[in-house]
Amino acid sequence: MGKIKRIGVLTSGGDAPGMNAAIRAVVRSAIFYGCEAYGIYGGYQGLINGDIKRLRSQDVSNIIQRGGTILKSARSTEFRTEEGRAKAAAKLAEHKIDALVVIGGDGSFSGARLLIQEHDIPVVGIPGTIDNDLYGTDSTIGYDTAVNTAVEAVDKIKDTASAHNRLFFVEVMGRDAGFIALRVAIATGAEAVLVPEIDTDITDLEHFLEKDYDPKQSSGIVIVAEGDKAGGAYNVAQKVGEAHPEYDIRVSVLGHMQRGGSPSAFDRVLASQLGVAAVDALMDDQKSIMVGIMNKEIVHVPFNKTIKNSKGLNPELLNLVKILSNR
Ligand SMILES: Nc1ncnc2c1ncn2[C@@H]1O[C@H](COP(=O)(O)OP(=O)(O)OP(=O)(O)O)[C@@H](O)[C@H]1O
Ligand SMILES: O=P(O)(O)OC[C@H]1O[C@](O)(CO)[C@@H](O)[C@@H]1O
Ligand SMILES: [Mg+2]
Repeated sequence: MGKIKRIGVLTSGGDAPGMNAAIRAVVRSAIFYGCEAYGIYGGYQGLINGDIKRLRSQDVSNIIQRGGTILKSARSTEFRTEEGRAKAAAKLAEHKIDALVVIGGDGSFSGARLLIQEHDIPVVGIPGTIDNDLYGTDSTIGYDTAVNTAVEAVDKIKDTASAHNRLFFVEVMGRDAGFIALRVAIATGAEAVLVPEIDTDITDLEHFLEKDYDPKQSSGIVIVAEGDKAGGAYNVAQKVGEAHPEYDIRVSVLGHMQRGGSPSAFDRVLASQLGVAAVDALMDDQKSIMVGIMNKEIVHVPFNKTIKNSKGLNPELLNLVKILSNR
């Protein structure tokens, strides 16, 4: 302990509500341990460009409740190259930053791992993505807020669906993962959920809807993850509509509203815990790990593990949608 004096922090990939709470926790715990904290603006691209500024305690005041990220986020093509990462390492050396906290998703951690391998810089990752698609943590920062945002929107859609006996296909985010879709489907009492992890059989879905949705006297909601193999809500709606012209179908794509907004209390607390845990881990000479939460306990997961493994959807929750939509 004591080797690390200057800690850099950046946010990378898609932003997620609660990232600001995590930045605050990293900065304040770094200062608590007698270190200096540096904000890197614009993810890995900002690091390559040297967009770096010292952050003091007051710089992270009044941000715990704000969505987005004060450090901005980016997807950097240059950082994917060895030359790009060498430039990034040189900037860290120039600012005498001896450790990094990366708040982001699986891609951001893949980049971090290469930076560690090639330049021997300690990096600890904090899982920040609304998709919740990271192995080794029960929840990622932003997931709970995104689910709550989508649930609020679907509740509103249900009011109008019910008024007109309509069948709605609501698309939620999740390019490769169905965690948001599944939780939203359960929380809104949807008739069905379509997720990228499971191949969608449209005929099966139609049979299910025939049983569940009577256009003369009921309404229905199908939650579709954007990455569903059947092609998203518009495509699924079109196929079902062709087979059932008597259905009154509408589509609603919730989109990026799910990434914004004030973080839920759950995400603020999680981000605060993980921010402190990340700095604790660096003080403890850890490098190349993600901090996560499993069964309410803080865990350290090697980047190797979280990158190579994928987190599966809970089959019991999938089954729940089927059992509970049964009329
Ligand atoms: N294999 C890789 N090698 C080097 N850098 C990478 C690699 N994968 C991703 N990165 C870097 O990390 C950045 C963020 O990755 P990505 O766009 O996959 O988002 P993410 O961190 O997975 O978050 P989310 O999926 O929530 O948007 C990329 O723009 C790139 O700079
Ligand atoms: O519009 P962008 O920034 O490319 O990100 C879209 C993607 O980001 C995610 O929300 C993850 O942050 C995915 O579910 C979605 O497909
Ligand atoms: Mg990702």
